[in-house]
Formats: sequence, C-alpha cells, structure tokens
Amino acid sequence: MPSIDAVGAREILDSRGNPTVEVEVALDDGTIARAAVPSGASTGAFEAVELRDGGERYGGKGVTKAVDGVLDVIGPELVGYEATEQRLVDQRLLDLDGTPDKSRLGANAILGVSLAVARAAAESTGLPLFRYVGGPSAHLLPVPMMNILNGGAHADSNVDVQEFMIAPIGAATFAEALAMGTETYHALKSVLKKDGLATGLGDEGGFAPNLSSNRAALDLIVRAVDQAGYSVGTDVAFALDVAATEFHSEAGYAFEGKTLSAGDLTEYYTDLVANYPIVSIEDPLSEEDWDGWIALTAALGDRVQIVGDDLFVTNPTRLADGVERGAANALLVKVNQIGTLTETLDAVGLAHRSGYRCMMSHRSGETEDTTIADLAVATDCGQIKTGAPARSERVAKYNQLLRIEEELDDAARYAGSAAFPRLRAR
Ligand SMILES: O=C(O)[C@@H](CO)OP(=O)(O)O
Ligand SMILES: [Mg+2]
Repeated sequence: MPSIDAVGAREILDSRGNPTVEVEVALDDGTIARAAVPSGASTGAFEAVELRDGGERYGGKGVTKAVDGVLDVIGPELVGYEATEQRLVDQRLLDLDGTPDKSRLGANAILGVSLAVARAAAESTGLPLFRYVGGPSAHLLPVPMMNILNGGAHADSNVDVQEFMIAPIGAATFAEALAMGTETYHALKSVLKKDGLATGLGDEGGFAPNLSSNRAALDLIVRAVDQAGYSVGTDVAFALDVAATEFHSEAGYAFEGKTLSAGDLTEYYTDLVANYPIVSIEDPLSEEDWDGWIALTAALGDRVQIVGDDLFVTNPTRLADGVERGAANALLVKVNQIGTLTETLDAVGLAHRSGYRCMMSHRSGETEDTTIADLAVATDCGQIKTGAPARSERVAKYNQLLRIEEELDDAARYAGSAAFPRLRAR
C-alpha cells in the first residue's frame, strides 16, 4: 500500500475573496492529490475553530499560521503513514492538535490534510473518490437543494430567512433535476425583473432582492416554478435554511420587525408548511434553544424534515445529545465544522442509525474543490445543498455529480421524493 511521502500547503482565495487553506499530499507511488477548505459566514458557536492570523494582512483573515502548521507540524509526522489508513491518519491529526475544538493547529489545516489524504488514497487505488469512500453501496444521487434566493447573513437585503431552496424531487435523474432547478432559477430572474426587483446575487449565487416579507420570497418562487413549466410541490418542492441563530438574542427572535418567541416562530412555520410545499426547514431556532427545538420537532417533525446545522455542527457528541432529547430529525453535514473525514463519516453513521436523515452541505465561502459531491454519494445522504446553479464554486459540485451519475450508469439511482419520506405521508 502506498504511503505518504510529503505534505504541502498554501494559502489560496475562496469565493468571497478571503484566504483559505489548500493542501497537497504526495504518496511514494507518485500520486499527488489536493484538497481545499471552505469557510462559513453564519458559523455556529460550537464549530471546530478556523485558525486565522489576525493582524493587518487580509483584514486579519490570513491563514499563514494554519499553512505553517501543515508544513512544519503535521506534514513531518504523517510521512510513512499508509494513505488508506484514513482513521489512523485522522486520529494522529487529533492527537497532534490535542484540543477539543482543534484550535491549536486549526480545523482548516486539519481538514485540508484529512481530505487530501483521502483523495490521494482514492487516486492511488484507481477508484473515484465516491467509490473509495462509499464502497459498493455508493449509487444514490442526491436531490440538489438549490438556494435560489438569499437573505440573512448571505445578502445585503431585508429578508430574514438565509436560504430559500428548491428541491426538484419530481425528476427521474440527477441531470434532469439539475435542469429543472436551473430553469426555475432563470425563470426567477425574469419574475424579479418583471416586478422591478433587484437581480443582484448573494454569497451562494441566489438572488438577493429586498422584499416585504419572507412569504413574498416563497410567492416569487411559486411563480418561477410555474413559469418554468413545472408543478409546485410534485416536481419542485421547497426548503428553507432560516439560520435563526443569526437573529436571536436574549430578547428573543428579531423576525420581520417583531420580537418573537420560539413558540411564535413554531406557529409561523406550521402555517408556512400548511401553505407551501416545504419539505425541509434548517435551523428554525437558535443553536442554544434546545427546549424550543424539542417542542418544534414534536409539533412539526412528522410533516417536515427539521435539520440541525448550528445546533449539531456535524459533531457526533452534539448529535447524540439531540437524538436523545428529540431535537430535529436530520443532520446538516459540513466537513469543516468538525474538521476530519472520519469524524464526518461517524456523524453521518450515527444520524442514519438514529433514523435521522442527512444533507451534505457546502459553506457560503467555497472553492473549486468538489469533495462534498463525492461524499454525498458515498454516504448515501440523498440530499446536497451547494447553492444556486450559478457561480463556478457552486456549479463545480453539481457538475461533479453529473459526472458521477454518468460513471455509475445503470447503477445510478436519483433519490427524488424518497429523500423526504414524510412528504408522502402528508
Ligand atoms: O448556514 C449554512 O447552512 C451555510 C451554508 O449554506 O452558510 P455558512 O457557510 O455561512 O454557515
Ligand atoms: Mg445553515
């Protein structure tokens, strides 16, 4: 088995023009593979720590410390490790860091190495990444949860909800789903233009108009689906990422000009779910509001997927706590929230064993790295959110899924509406 010969790293830019870490791993059989690390804006307080330099360079956002950690501390320690021993490599990374939140070396440094090792191992064994990680069971193409209208921390608009996503559940294949979503995205642009609304884009490529309410966003999307020639609910369903931590304070939830309680918001969502074909709501409440989450899950969890992002931060320990307490019924999976591939796989495994569904996810700051597309198939998630079908850092993931579907050929199956079992029960 090939072993690790050298580990390199450099500072590159992400899609917001902020520095991020890129790692290259060389094996003794000549294989060289590379991975780049994403970065969030609406980050959860319990995420693993992203190491930034401080100081004046890049407004304090440089990652030279993280890069130096890879070159000076991590690299020399990994030389000689078998590249396919991912779990041992990741454990060594955790031991070298030695902190519970990866704050010494930085989750950005650690993740870059972890993913680059996986990519090198896959390449050296001659397998595509999704097959190397997922084995023979990897065959399910995820529903693309396409964020076509941006608000919250991802836009300079007055819309509270961070992401309005469309889920092309009625498609027969991933390629068809991507086309349906993309046609709807283009139709939304023309609907916005018709109404004299702005067509500027948010961080994830969705449109970011000022609107009178969050419902107004859903109504625009209904018109867009219609104009694209698809049926609302059967062909194209909706999903939200409310990112409620962002507008929560001790006073409550600052939503549509009012201060609401968790109970008020739960009523609001109940009403939305009754009036729009919403299959999934992410972070409907704040990351600290466990009681609110438990009550909301009890009230709505039989009708709609409730996804924990800031609540769980892809952390198996926080997820286990949530499962025990009955908070949410799905896990958002972000590799850089936890910082290694094996911990990510452990979180997904725990979610699936606990009857929770999983949605693989990008970050609002992304790169051309497409690892999450392969991981979505490898882990049998059935859902991926990676932004609008515009902006190359988002499209790169969708394009990789097209390639995977083609490669799987007759073995490929598109998750479709089966990704959301409760939808059928409504
Ligand atoms: O909240 C989210 O789910 C993400 C990705 O869409 O945003 P960020 O990367 O800014 O945390
Ligand atoms: Mg989120």
